[in-house]
Amino acid sequence: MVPVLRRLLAVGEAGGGVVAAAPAVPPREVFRRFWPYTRGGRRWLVPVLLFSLAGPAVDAAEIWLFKTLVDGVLVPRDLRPLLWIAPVCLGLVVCSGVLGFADEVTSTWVGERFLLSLRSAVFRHVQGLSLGFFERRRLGDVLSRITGDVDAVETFLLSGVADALYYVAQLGVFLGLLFYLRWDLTLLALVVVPVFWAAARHFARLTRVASRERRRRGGSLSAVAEESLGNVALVQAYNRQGWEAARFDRENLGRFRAAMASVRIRAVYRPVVEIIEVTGALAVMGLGTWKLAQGQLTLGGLLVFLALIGRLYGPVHGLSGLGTAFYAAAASAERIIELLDQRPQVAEVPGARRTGRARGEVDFDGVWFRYPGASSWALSDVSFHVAPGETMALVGASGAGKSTLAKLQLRFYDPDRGAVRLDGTDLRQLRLSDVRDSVAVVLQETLVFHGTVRENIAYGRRGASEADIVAAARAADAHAFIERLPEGYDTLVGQRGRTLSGGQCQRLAIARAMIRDAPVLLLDEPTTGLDVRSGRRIMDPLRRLMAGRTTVVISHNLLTVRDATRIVVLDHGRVVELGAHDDLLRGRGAYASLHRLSAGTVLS
Ligand SMILES: Nc1ncnc2c1ncn2[C@@H]1O[C@H](COP(=O)(O)OP(=O)(O)OP(=O)(O)O)[C@@H](O)[C@H]1O
Repeated sequence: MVPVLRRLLAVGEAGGGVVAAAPAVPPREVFRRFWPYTRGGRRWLVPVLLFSLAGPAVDAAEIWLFKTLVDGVLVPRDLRPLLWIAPVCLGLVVCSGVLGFADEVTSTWVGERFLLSLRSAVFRHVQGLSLGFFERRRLGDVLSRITGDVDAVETFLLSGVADALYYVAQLGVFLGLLFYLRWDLTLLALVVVPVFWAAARHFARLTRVASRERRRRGGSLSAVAEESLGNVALVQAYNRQGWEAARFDRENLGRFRAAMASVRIRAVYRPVVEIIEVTGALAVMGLGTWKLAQGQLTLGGLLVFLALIGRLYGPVHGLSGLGTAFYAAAASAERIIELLDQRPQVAEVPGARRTGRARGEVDFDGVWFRYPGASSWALSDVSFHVAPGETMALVGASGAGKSTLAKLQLRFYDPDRGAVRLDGTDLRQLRLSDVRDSVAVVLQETLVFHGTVRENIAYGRRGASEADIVAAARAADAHAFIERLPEGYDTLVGQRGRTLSGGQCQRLAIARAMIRDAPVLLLDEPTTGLDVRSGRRIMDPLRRLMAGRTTVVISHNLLTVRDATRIVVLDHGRVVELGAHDDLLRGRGAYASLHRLSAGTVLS
């Protein structure tokens, strides 16, 4: 028997799964952390409690009326008292209906308000985290925390507490009545309570472990789904559907096992509770019947007593069930707290300076940088200066650190040593939004959102007018192709620009950077993925975009590099050469050999 029970209550191994479990948090800490989010609905908490408390009082009155009915109408076979009992009974039913309605609507409102503010706060917090967080975490798991886990916290904080109070109120009212009716029978009924309590505690602990595992598996499942579906083209092109499906099945099975473990625990718990309940009720019934036979109790009294005992076990049952629900919700709360505890690695200093419109002078001054957790430096002692309006090209082999430089320029990361400066001020002294406002980017991987062409261009600047949008599109050489789209500027482009060609996406990105009109321009491989013709085609719009702005252009394509005022050649994170195109060619160093290599392909 014991080994069977042990098997039934086993939660399964906590290993496996692509997402780690969040650290455990004590319940008091969970309350402390989430209580502030109830602010919007707090004034309704008192009415919610009052409605909860009034419910059991009406219930008790109904039961009392039943006793009067048995002892005053049924036993003496006298119909007269029914004249007042019937309307009072109806009145109580109406009263209970109104209270039930008010209770449900207000408590749901309070709970949903709480969810509204918590979910938005979690989303805002996650959005404010540094790029480093997103490069390390699995997006699907983060999404499952924002959408799924947040709901469970509500149970922990509000509906769970409201239910607990409701049950306590019921217990108080029914126990009071029971003691008033027969204290000796009531004491007998209460003998089983400590057994109840011990069982509830034990099962709550098991539930907590099982729920943690279930939430963690849920996160893993979302992470795998997001990764597979997000890269569907790659998956299908390499015929990896079977492998991805197997990966999904593994997580799905893990979640299934965790869900079954929770259900088994609950399913064992329920009969255990019922056995305890029935034992108590039978003892009371035995003693009660004996007392009836002795004439110490009326029939109505005994029936009401048994009805009340039935009602008494309801809230005890509910309270002990809440324990397990609480612990299940706590597992989700831990996952949210872990997310909220993440601090942006890049934070604004108090009293950070405003820049106004920057002139666009960019300095890298002895910059050393290592990615969190990496063993080697991505950038070692990198220094260069770009004067306002100048174009600086960054070239170097793949992995040399070019994109890392761009990330530091946008202050996605801070250097470990040295400084990145804008107009002579360390970026760390400036307001983060000003740093980002001063830079427009056209990235290697073109970022096009699911939305209309117009929205995609206007994303570059809040409040851009229609004329601004069209002017930017013209300057980016995009107007003509946009006009030819089925609905022009209102055409929907799929997520990541799936419905546009690479060159068209890139021209949209140029239009977006154009409309931003920032003093510093970051071009990270703007011609990547384009054939020679398309590459040449975007050169003119790019030149228009670069005119009058400080430009840092990262490129393997030396065509985009030749016009640069100066060129920085990076190798393994170090600056190995710095100078103008002609000088570097004459120097016969790293740039000259890169140029020789690419001359046969790109420049042909
Ligand atoms: N998020 C990251 N975490 C850890 N290491 C990283 C991260 N991003 C880049 N690296 C490492 O930093 C080094 C520089 O990478 P970076 O992306 O800056 O190179 P790159 O010159 O832009 O290369 P490419 O031309 O291929 O885009 C590489 O060794 C790379 O493996």
